[in-house]
Amino acid sequence: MVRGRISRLSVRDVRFPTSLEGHGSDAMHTDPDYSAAYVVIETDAEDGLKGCGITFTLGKGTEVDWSREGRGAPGDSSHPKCSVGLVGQAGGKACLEVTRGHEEQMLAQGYPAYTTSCAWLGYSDDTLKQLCTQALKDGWIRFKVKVGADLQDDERRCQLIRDVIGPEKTLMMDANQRWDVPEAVEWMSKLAKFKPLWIEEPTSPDDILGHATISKALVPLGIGVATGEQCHNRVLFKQLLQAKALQFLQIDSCRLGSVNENLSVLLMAKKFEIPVCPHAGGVGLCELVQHLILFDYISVSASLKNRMCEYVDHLHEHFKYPVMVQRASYMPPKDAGYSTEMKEESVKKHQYPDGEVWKKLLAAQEN
Ligand SMILES: C[C@H](O)[C@@H](O)CC(=O)C(=O)O
Ligand SMILES: [Mg+2]
Repeated sequence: MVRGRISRLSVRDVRFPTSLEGHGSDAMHTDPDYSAAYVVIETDAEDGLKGCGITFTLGKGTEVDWSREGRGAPGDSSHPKCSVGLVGQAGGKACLEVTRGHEEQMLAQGYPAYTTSCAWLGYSDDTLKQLCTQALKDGWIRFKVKVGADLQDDERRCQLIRDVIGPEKTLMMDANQRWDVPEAVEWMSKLAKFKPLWIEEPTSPDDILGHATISKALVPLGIGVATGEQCHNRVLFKQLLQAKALQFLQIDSCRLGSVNENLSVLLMAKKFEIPVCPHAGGVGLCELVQHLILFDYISVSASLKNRMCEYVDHLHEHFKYPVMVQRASYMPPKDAGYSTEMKEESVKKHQYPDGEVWKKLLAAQEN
C-alpha cells in the first residue's frame, strides 16, 4: 500500500563528545565520540509518514567516503563501527506467530538486561567502584567489564568489581578484538579466576576458526565466547554457528543490514540452540535492538535461558522514544515504529562541526 512519495532526504553528521569522560572506551577504541550519520526520509503522505535511519560510528568514521577509501582494520577507531539501519517509523505488527503468554510476561516484567556502563576501560578505579556500587543498588545483577590492554590492570579491575558485586553476580568480559588466538587463550586462562560468563570479541571478528579454537580451549574453564557486534551478514553468523565458534551470539541491530538480516540470524541461532544476547549502546542501538530481542523471545526462541540484552546508559535523552529500563530489564516500547527518531533539537546542537556543542569544543581546542 503506497501512502506517499519521497519528498525530501537529509543526512546529518551527529556527534556526541563521549571521549571527554572515557564513556565507550575499550582496549581498541580509546577515545570514541559516539556518533551517527542520521538519515531522515520524508514523504508527502498526509499522515506525515517518514523514515529515520542511523549509521553508528565512533566520530571520525562518519567522514569516511566508501567510494574512495579501502576498508580500515576492523577495530581501527578512526573508521566507522559501521552500523547501518534504515527503518520507517510507521509501525505495524510483525506477522509471525505471537506467543500470547510471553507477550504478557514481557509487558509485565520486561526483558533481562546487563550493564556495560560501569566499567569502560578509560574509567578510574574510583569511578568503577562507585558505578558498580550504584548499579547494584539500582538492581543490576549482570555486569560487563572491558579488558585486553594490560593484564595487570585487568586483574586489578576485575578483583575490584568482584569485591563490590560479590561472587554470585554475573560478570562478562569484552576484549574488543585485541588479541591473537593463543594470546586470547592465555590471557583468559589468567582471568578465569574471576568467573566470567563470557569473553567477548577475543580476536578479529572475521577469524571464525580462531574463535572455534578459543571456544574449545575456554569452554572447559567455564568461559563461553561471545561475538557478533562487528558481523555484518548472516553468512558470517552461519559459519560461526557451524564451526561451534561461539556460545553467545550478539546481533547488532544496525551492523547487520536490515531487520530481515537480523531475523535470519535469530532463526539460525534458534536452530543451533545458541542464545542471542544483543549488542547495544552506541547511539540508539538500545532503542533499536530491544524490538528484535523482544520479538526473539515472543516468536522465535521462547526462552530466557542464558539470555540478556546489553544496556548502556548514555544518550537516550536525545531520542524521541527512548528505551525504558526498569529493575534491570527492558520494558517493551508501546509506540509504533523502531524507536529510531532523534530529537531535532539534539541533532541541531550536536551536528558536526557547526552545532553549538562542537563550535564551543573546537574553539576551545584552538585556544
Ligand atoms: C567502542 C564501543 O564503545 C565498544 O567498546 C562497545 C562494545 O564493544 C560493547 O558495548 O560491547
Ligand atoms: Mg563488545
